[in-house]
Amino acid sequence: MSDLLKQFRDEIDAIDAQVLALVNARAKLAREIGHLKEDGVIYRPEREAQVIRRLQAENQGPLSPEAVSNIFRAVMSNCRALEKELSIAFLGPLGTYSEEAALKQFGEGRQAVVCSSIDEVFRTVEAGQADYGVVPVENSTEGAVGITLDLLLASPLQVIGEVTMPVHHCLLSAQQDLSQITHVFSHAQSLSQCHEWLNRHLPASAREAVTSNARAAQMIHELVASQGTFAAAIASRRAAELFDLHVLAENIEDDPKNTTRFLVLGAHGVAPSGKDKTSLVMSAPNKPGAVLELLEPFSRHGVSMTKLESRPSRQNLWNYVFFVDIEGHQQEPTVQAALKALAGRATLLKVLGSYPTAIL
Ligand SMILES: O=C(O)C(=O)C[C@]1(C(=O)O)C=C[C@@H](O)C=C1
Repeated sequence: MSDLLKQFRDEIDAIDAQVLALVNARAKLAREIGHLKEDGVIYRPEREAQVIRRLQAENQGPLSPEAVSNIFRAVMSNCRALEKELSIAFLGPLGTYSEEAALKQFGEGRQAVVCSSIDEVFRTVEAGQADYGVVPVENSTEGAVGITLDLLLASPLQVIGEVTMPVHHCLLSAQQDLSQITHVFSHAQSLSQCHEWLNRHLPASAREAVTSNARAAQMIHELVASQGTFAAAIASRRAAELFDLHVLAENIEDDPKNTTRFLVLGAHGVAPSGKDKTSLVMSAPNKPGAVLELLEPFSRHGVSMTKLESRPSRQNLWNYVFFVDIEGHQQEPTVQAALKALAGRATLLKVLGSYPTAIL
């Protein structure tokens, strides 16, 4: 070993000892804070967002803002676990993008509650069998996840966070050669997100939708064990590792910027973090110009809308509800004023929750 390399490694060892002592000092403080929380709500997404934003702003490099976020999310996740280990429900099996989104938001210091449908994620959190839930709500290629919007309308849960995740699909199989593949299994959304690639590379293979892409990978794994198979799954690289499959092709999504947005659901509201969003659902009276009138209070009070999505109301034919995301927290005066004006005009107005805007 060169003298210089040994010297640098000795310096790293000395720094690691300091980092360890400091992280433990931080963990002790977090544990004390846990005892001070009289309402018993341990997870404070607004505080975690503030900590990461401040450190990203102070960061001098060479670590990237994303690396700073990854490191401090892991630190806070482990500090938080000393206060209480949270249980998080998501669409399973292990290896789904929902699990990755849950990991991004909560880190490893959590207990996974694996659900077999988005419906079950809602019911599990509503019944108090998990502290929080993570559900997909929209994809940049495929648009809204209708079932999530429909369940949000009826659920007493609040939206307490959002996670955006670049989604890069892989084709997974026990086979080594693309030409052998006869069937492709995945979630319907993932099949759509890759349909041009499938048309080009596997035009003759049958496509079949299943409950999640990790479930597709799990099915291939089970088929391999029982009878062998020429089928493949579209799923994540993590699913390939979990279910012991080869990655036959990667980044097969038609749009390389393919991104999914997830919502975090919980039973308690979140305080303002300084850079927040509010999600609402509303409906307009059935008369000309009503939708325009409904949106007018946002522009009057200078509140920016980041999303507008319509869904059939499921009550009267051709009646719609509108899912709207706005910038700002419902405790901010401009948002409060806009919501007050809206309440006088809408036939339905439900605030789904205010939460910190997603961090890289
Ligand atoms: O500040 C708090 O409320 C804490 O409990 C500490 C801490 C942290 O590690 O910084 C941990 C958990 C909370 O979600 C927010 C922050």
